[in-house]
Amino acid sequence: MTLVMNGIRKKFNNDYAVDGISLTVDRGEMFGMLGANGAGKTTSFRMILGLLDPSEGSIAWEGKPLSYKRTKLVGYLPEERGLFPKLTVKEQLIYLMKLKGMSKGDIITEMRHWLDRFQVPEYENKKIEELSKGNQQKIQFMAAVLHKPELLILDEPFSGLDPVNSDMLKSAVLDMQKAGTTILFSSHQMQNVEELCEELIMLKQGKAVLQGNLRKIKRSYGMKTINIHADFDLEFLRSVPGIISLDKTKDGAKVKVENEKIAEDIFYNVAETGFARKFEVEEPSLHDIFIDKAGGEKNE
Ligand SMILES: Nc1ncnc2c1ncn2[C@@H]1O[C@H](COP(=O)(O)OP(=O)(O)OP(=O)(O)O)[C@@H](O)[C@H]1O
Repeated sequence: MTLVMNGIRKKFNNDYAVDGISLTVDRGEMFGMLGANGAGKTTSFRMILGLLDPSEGSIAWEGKPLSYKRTKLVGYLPEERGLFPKLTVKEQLIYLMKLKGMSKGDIITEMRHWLDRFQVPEYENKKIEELSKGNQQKIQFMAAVLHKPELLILDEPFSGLDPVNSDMLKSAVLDMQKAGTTILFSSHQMQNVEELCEELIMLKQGKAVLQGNLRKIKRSYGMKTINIHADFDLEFLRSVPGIISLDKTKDGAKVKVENEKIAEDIFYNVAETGFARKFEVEEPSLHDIFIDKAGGEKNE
C-alpha cells in the first residue's frame, strides 16, 4: 500500500472542487483519473503533491504526507506546462533536475538516454522556444522522470501529441511502471486510459462516480453494445424497449442496450426477421461508460 487519500474535500469559495474522494494506489500501479473539464483532477493532484492543502481528509505516501521536503520522491508533469523558452534543453534540465538533487553528470547521462529514446538527440543544445509544442512536452516529461521518481503524476500527458509521439510516451510510461514506479495520470482520451490502466477513478463535479479495476468495471457494467451484420434494414429494432441507441454501419448496425436481457430480446427480434451474418455482444468501451457516468448537462 503506498498512496492513500482518505475522505478528501477541497473547497474554493463556496464550492467543493473535490468532494469526498478516497482511494488507494498500490506500489507499481498505473492509476487513471478521469473526468470532464473541471471535475477536480488537477486539484486532486495538487493536494497529493502537497501544493494545496485539503479542506478535509488526509493524504499519505508510504504513511507520511508528501511535504515539500519529500518532493525528490515525486515526478510531476503539470497541466500548465512551464519551461523557460530562452534556455536550451540541456540548461533547462540541469536547472530543474538539480532542484531534485541530481548531479550535473547524472543529469547529462540521463538526458542523453531520454533524448535518444525519444529520437531527438539533436535537441540537446536547442532552445525550448525552437521546439514544437509536442516536442516541448517530451522535454517536460523528461523533467518529470529524469530523477527516477517513486511516484509519477502526469496531468494530461498525451494532450497535443500526435499518434507517433503518443505511442512513444505510452511505451516510456509502461517501462517506468515495469521498473516499479507508481503512476497516476489524468486523461480525456479514453483510449489511452483503456490501454494503460488497471485501476481508475472517474470524477464528476468532485465526486467519484466510478472507481475500481477497469476489467471488473467493464465486465459488471450493465450496458452492452451489439454489433449486427445483416442485409436487411435493422431500423425496426428502435422500438424494442431498453434500446439506448442504434447507429447504422456499412454492414448493419451497432445497437447499445441497457443490459444483457435486452440483448437477448434483440437477438430474437433479429432472428425472427431474417438471417444475420454476425451477432456479437460487446462490453462497453470506457468512452461509453464515461459518457454514461461522467457526461451530463452540468459539465462543460
Ligand atoms: N485556485 C482555484 N480557485 C478557485 N477555484 C478553483 C481553483 N482551482 C480550481 N478551481 C475550480 O475547481 C474545479 C476543479 O478544477 P480542476 O482544475 O481540478 O479540474 P480538472 O478536472 O483538472 O479539469 P480540466 O480537465 O479542465 O483540467 C473547477 O470548477 C475550477 O474552476
